[in-house]
Amino acid sequence: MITLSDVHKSFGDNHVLRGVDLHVPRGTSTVIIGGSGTGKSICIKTVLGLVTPERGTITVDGQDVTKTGDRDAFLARFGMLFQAAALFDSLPVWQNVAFRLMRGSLKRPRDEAREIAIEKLRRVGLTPDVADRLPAELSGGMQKRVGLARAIAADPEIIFFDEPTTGLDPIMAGVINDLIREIVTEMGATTMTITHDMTSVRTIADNVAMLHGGKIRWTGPVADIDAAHDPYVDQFINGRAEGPIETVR
Ligand SMILES: Nc1ncnc2c1ncn2[C@@H]1O[C@H](COP(=O)(O)OP(=O)(O)OP(=O)(O)O)[C@@H](O)[C@H]1O
Repeated sequence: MITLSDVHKSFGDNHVLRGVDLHVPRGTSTVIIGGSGTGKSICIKTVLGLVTPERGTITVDGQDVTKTGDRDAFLARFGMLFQAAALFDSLPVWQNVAFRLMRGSLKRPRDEAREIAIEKLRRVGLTPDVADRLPAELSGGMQKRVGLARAIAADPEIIFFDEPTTGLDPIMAGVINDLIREIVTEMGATTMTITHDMTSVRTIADNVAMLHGGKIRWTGPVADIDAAHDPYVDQFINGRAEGPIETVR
């Protein structure tokens, strides 16, 4: 469904992506791992058409993302959960969740948007009384749930999760990982997740792709990762300071 072929992207002389090939089949969950600054976020931005590669092609359902025509309709197919929940401080929780249902091509009547927001909040384990609170009144874990409710509000076909557990304690991270996996399975969505958290990888992924040196170093089913016999993958999943991946101390 999502295919990156020989994607190259540089910023000045920083050649970040050097020929990325990646295929994410419909209805599956791919997790991208790799060190800081290896270009994981850039990969996702190229799919959304927010970053244009110098070389290579990216297709969604066979359609070149740089030639989508109606950008609003194209972006309406995606949901995103950002690293910091990225909620609007001045808007009550329900309007954060319903943000995209209140404008653009997904616009619904206000009452309907609110109803959907409350249903999605319930899906992520939040009660309707949260709907009229402001994000600042919620804990970090609750804010993450609100971000998740927002990502699924418009029943997107494709969802991107950018470091969904960053900043959460291990128990709350586990809850969010389980919720993501459940929701993705029940929605049948196609997803790409960026994470450094191996618990997230093992909970969320069908397939894992490791980005290193501007290319996909290893990819395969999550069940194969421990037997990958790749020193880069091995170092990453075991969190070792020693190994082929250079670390800045
Ligand atoms: N708009 C930009 N202008 C210049 N350089 C950029 C820009 N966006 C990203 N980069 C550079 O591209 C590289 C990859 O960035 P990216 O955010 O994709 O990394 P990442 O793998 O997601 O890292 P992290 O795990 O730390 O979030 C970095 O070196 C970054 O500095």
